[in-house]
Formats: sequence, structure tokens, C-alpha cells
Amino acid sequence: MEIKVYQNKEKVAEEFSKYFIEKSSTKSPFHVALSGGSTPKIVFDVLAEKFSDKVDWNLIHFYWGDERCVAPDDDESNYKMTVEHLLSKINIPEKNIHRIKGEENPKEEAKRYGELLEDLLPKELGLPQFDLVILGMGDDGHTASIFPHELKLWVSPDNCEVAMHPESGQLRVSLTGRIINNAKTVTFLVTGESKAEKVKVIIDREEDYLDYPASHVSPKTKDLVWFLDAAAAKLLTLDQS
Ligand SMILES: O=C(O)[C@H](O)[C@@H](O)[C@H](O)[C@H](O)COP(=O)(O)O
Repeated sequence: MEIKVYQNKEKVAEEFSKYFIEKSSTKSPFHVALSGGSTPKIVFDVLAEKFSDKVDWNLIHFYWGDERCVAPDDDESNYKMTVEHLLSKINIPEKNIHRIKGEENPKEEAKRYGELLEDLLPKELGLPQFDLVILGMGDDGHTASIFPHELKLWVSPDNCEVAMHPESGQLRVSLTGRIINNAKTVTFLVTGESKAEKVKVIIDREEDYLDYPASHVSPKTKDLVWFLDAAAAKLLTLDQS
């Protein structure tokens, strides 16, 4: 596990963009699962506005690690957020965008998307393998849409599951642990002071850390990189090497 800490979220966005360019130049096609929420917005903006000419978007395939079960034009949609901050600003073929369509029938979509991963991704140890999974982490230590109250979904035998937000009850379709941990590389993008407490519990493996889904992210390749701003990392005791 590698921990990269940068002064602010703008710097996280810039350094992650450079990291993405370097990683995505290693093979083609390059299959990436994107995270949702608000953290990626600035990362997508910087990648699209400052670095888009450094990427051959024909070779990139975008999927989602999770999606809210809403229409694609709903303000809650991770797809809509990604269109606004990234996809509308880059020249990527429509066929390279693999949206989770949970708005109609979440259970059916979890099955369909799980099968789509079987069809489109290369296999490693018999399971679909992403080249890169980009994750966020909630203040409660959830990741993708696996929340602490539904930790059992992490060990589902299926590639995708229907999850429920603990407060809003909103249904989500989420990748499960078997897919996330089969990825070649997993990165966390976590910024802001509200994440600092769980970042410390999870990275320092403090008591009860396994109660939090983000602590179960452990790719078999060991290629796990945390991109943090100083605010999210403020409780960590990092050696200054
Ligand atoms: O659909 C989602 O909301 C995300 O995929 C979720 O896992 C997100 O990454 C965390 O909740 C952090 O969200 P913020 O970046 O908004 O803090």
C-alpha cells in the first residue's frame, strides 16, 4: 500500500491526473471503474481541462464502481456527474462508456452489469479484472456503495449487488469485493477533514477497523494507492521519507 499526501485537493487532482496518464499508457484497452460522489469532480475537471490531450481516449473504457438507482439525468446520478465534469469535455467513443442503468430494475441491472463485466473485461484467476478501480470513501468508511450496515455484500459471490444507503434508503448498484480486489490497481481519492478519522482507523488498522468496508479493499496485486490531501491525512503519523 502506498500513501500519497498532497497539500490540497487541487494538487491531489493534478497528481492523480498524471498518475492516470502514466497508468493508462501501459496497456490498451484500459478498463477503469470510476467512483462517484463529489470528490472526483475536481479530479475529472483537471484531467479533462489540463491533461486530456495526453490520453488516447479511444483506448479507455469507463465503467462505474457504483451508481445510484436514478435516471441518468438526475442530480444524484454518478453518470451525470461524470458527464458534466469529464465525458462532455473529452473525445471518447460512446461505445467506451458502460453506464450502470439501475433506474428501472436494480436487481436485474446488478445481474446485467455483472455479466457485462464477464463479457468485456479480461480474466484473472477466473474473475473479470479491471486495470484500475478508482474509489472514494465516505465519512462512515463505506466505499463504492458497500456501507457498514451491509458489510456482508462485500463478500457476495456475485460481481455486483444492490445496496441501500443507510440514511436515505436510496438503492444503489455496486461492485463487490471479489471484483474490486481482483483489479490490477486500486486507488482511493479521499480529501477533506471529515474523512480524517476513518482514514486513520483504516490505514493504521486501529480497533474495529474491519467494521468499515474501505478497510477490506486489498487487491491481490497489492497495488493499492491512497491519494489524500493534508486535511484527510492529518491524523496519520507518516514517516517523512
Ligand atoms: O456513489 C457514491 O457516492 C460513491 O461512489 C461513494 O462511494 C463515494 O465515493 C463516497 O461516498 C465519498 O463521497 P464524496 O466524494 O462525496 O465524499
